[in-house]
Amino acid sequence: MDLFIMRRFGEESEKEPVNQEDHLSSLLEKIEERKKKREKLNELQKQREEAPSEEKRQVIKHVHVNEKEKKRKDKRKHKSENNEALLNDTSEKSESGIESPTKKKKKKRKNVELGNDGPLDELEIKKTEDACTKVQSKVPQGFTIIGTDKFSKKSKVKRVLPYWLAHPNVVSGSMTDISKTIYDIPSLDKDLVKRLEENNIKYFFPVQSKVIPWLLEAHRKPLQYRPNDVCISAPTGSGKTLAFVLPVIQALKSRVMRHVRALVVLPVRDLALQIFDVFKEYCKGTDLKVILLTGHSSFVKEQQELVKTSSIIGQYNAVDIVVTTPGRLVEHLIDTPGFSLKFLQFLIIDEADRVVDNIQNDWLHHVEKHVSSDITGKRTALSSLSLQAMIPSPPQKLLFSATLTQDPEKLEKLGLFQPKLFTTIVGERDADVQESATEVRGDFVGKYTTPAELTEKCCVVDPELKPLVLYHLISNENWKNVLCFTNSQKNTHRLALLLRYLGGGSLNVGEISGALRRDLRDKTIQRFSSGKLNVLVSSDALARGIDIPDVDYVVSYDVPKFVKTHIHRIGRTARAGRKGTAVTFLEKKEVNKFKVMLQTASKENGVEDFSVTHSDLEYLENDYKNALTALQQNLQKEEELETKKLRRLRTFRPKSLNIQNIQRKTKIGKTKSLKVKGKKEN
Ligand SMILES: Nc1ncnc2c1ncn2[C@@H]1O[C@H](COP(=O)(O)OP(=O)(O)OP(=O)(O)O)[C@@H](O)[C@H]1O
Repeated sequence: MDLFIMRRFGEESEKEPVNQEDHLSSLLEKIEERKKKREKLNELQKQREEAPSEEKRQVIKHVHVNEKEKKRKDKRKHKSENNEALLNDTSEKSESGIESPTKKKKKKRKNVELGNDGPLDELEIKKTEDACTKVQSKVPQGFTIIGTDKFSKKSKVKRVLPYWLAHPNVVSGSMTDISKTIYDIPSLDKDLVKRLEENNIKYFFPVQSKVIPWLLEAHRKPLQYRPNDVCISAPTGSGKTLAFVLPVIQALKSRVMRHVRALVVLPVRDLALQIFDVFKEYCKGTDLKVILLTGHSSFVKEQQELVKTSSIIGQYNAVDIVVTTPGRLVEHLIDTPGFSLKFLQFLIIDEADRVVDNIQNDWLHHVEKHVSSDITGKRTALSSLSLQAMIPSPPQKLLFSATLTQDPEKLEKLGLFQPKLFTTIVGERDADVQESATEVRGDFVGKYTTPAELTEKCCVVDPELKPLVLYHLISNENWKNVLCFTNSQKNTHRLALLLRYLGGGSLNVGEISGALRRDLRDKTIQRFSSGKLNVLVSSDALARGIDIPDVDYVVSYDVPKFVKTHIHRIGRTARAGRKGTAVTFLEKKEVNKFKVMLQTASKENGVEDFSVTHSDLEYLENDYKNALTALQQNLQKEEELETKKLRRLRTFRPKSLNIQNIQRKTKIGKTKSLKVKGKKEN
């Protein structure tokens, strides 16, 4: 603005005319001066940048604070000056030489024109320099100043696992990866190969071709040599049963005296029966004896079969292999005289995670007490004495499951001896397995593998439409061999009835749950296996281990509560290399929870979504209404019958406690010899 001459009224007479050239040169001088100032400022900034990062930030912060503070002070000062100027003088310049606000504004505008947006005088620069050096001297060297760090995402802390858990023997999980025929394990007994041929088995599944030779080798050594305990985690239907049945039979075949040498523990009776059948099948042609202790026959009968008495040697064990459940095992260990586990060579725990999770009746403790030496191996040391005495080493523990716990604390309870872990990775071919093993060390923990042949789907359904969707899929989409899981006995019964009414008798629906008698359950499973039932509705009683061939579809009608339950449910299909589909019905509110559940097991990938629209189900509207009324009537009838039964039970009195009977007997003076003949309650 200085380029223009401002002429105000009354000013001309006081001011001398301005020389244009002088004015221009003074302006150039000013520009030069400012240039120098700017250079100095740049130098200062350079110094700041060279300072260590924390210090630098502190310095910059302080400089900024100083600048802000200074601006604020200036502002305040100007304000007061302005007020003063306004009060004292109305002219452009006050007596004290303070510039008026108008003049200041003019100057500022001039600066902008010259390219200076904020002049810094010498004093100011010096002050900033001083502030920098002050802050720098205050920052302690060698310490991290908290709060000045940039926040970066912390990497996840990995569990530190015991060596054997972190370094497993990896087995291929792909059932198409069958390279070993039954003749390719040279150490396998010829009679067992024959049995395999008879059962139409030509190839070994990956888990079998890894575990069988390993176990055979471990038991070729003398009895005093203690083999490593083994944990095997392989998908459902991958043939884990034969992986232990064959080596056990081969190891015991050549025994001289009969003793209980193998103990197989399973969580439930139905599973024990299944394993018992496999042992019986492969023991054909040997003189090995297998017994099932689960309560299928009476306790006394089991005792008689288990322990025999001879006039020469007294009591002796008449079986080689015991298949049992934890509860029944403890009963026999306590109440069957002569039942001995002193010669036990194998302790097999199938569905190990379930058995370990609820160690019923502390069965392992009872087993330990009955085994010759401490099962944990703490007491038996290998010495010349123990070798001479021919004391057999403690039994080898073999743990099998599709969802084996890899929680070191839980496994610790079992007192495993130098354990080895065999685990699977889905989709890996055997050749690649050892290479990938180096990459996955420890990373498989908590992840569950499912059969590669399994297709997983989920369907979002309104709860009231679930039965209709299921019926529609079975009847219209022609689904066959459907195994449907619910979360309770009540739901199982209701759904089975509803499906029957919906189909008007066209669908053959079976139901199975803990509420039904054992013989009825066995019959129903048989009918389903032989294809006489279209659908089998089940509670989680069948979810684990049960091997029903040719299940095409598994439907989780109610969402499973735990990921392990889900893995075992869906594992009832796609067994032994066959294809299968698993469908989970989800209500909208359950979708997220279900996905989180799958994520915890690293299983969220590969679950397809599909839906059935309302219009697809319209044709079922009337049938559904009728089915619901029929269901209600049926349930009401059942309830009435149940209450009648209960009433009858409550009013029931044993004959001998009948008052009239007692009175009659007292009259003839037989009170003392009165015998109580109570009727046995069912
Ligand atoms: N080598 C094989 N060739 C063909 N079929 C086999 C072979 N091994 C086992 N099977 C069959 O595969 C089915 C599943 O085997 P098994 O019950 O042992 O599986 P699993 O791994 O124990 O499953 P789960 O974890 O569900 O108990 C059985 O019907 C069995 O007869």
